[in-house]
Amino acid sequence: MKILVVAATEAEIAATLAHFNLTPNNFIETEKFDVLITGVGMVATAFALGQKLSSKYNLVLNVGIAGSFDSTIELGELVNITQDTLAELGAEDHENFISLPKMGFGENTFSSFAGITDNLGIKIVKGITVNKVHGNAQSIENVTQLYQPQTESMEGAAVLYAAKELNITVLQIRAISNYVEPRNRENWQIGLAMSSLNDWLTNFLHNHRF
Ligand SMILES: O=C(O)c1cccc(C(=O)CC[C@H]2O[C@@H](n3cnc4c(=O)[nH]cnc43)[C@H](O)[C@@H]2O)c1
Repeated sequence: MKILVVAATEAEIAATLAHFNLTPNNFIETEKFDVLITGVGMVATAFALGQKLSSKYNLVLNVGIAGSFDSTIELGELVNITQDTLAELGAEDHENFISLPKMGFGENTFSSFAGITDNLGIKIVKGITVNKVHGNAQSIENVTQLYQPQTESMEGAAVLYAAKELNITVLQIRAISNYVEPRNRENWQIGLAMSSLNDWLTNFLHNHRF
């Protein structure tokens, strides 16, 4: 089997690349796994996956950092995002929001395959994927009312969607770098999150078997 590891930025998995003596590049091939650095956001992610994702992979592993709406999740903690929603896709209706399904244009929520998510020992959460990182009290309140999300990233649902389209098993493992709150960049713990993510990822790539 072969894994495609998908990350938005090289920085998020730099420690794993160094651990395996891999020279950073946007696409790295090894015997057991390949690595795709997509760039930040859904558009860059969809384009990169459109070029590189194929049925030669048995598992797509989306990794990165993420924001948390859930104060019971600690900074640096790993989460397994098994349900992820394209939160902004839809239409404004004056003060209200009409989601894509309500408009009649199909699904906005995608899942990872439950069969392999149960035994990882990582908290299972539901997330949203956004173009614009939340940093305003009113918009955080609005999106919380709409979806009750626990996490937020800028790529997750795009990866789950691409994997579903090709019927490839997918996992999304992220480490929490910040709480979703009125913007205060000084509270972010990006180093802590990257360190916990890369500890898990190197171990997983050494020991995975399915
Ligand atoms: O400086 C900023 O405002 C900023 C906002 C989001 C991410 C970054 C990064 O440096 C990392 C890029 C990566 O991080 C994911 N991420 C992390 N926290 C959040 C969040 O609260 N909301 C959405 N995305 C988040 C995201 O997937 C990016 O790819 C800097």
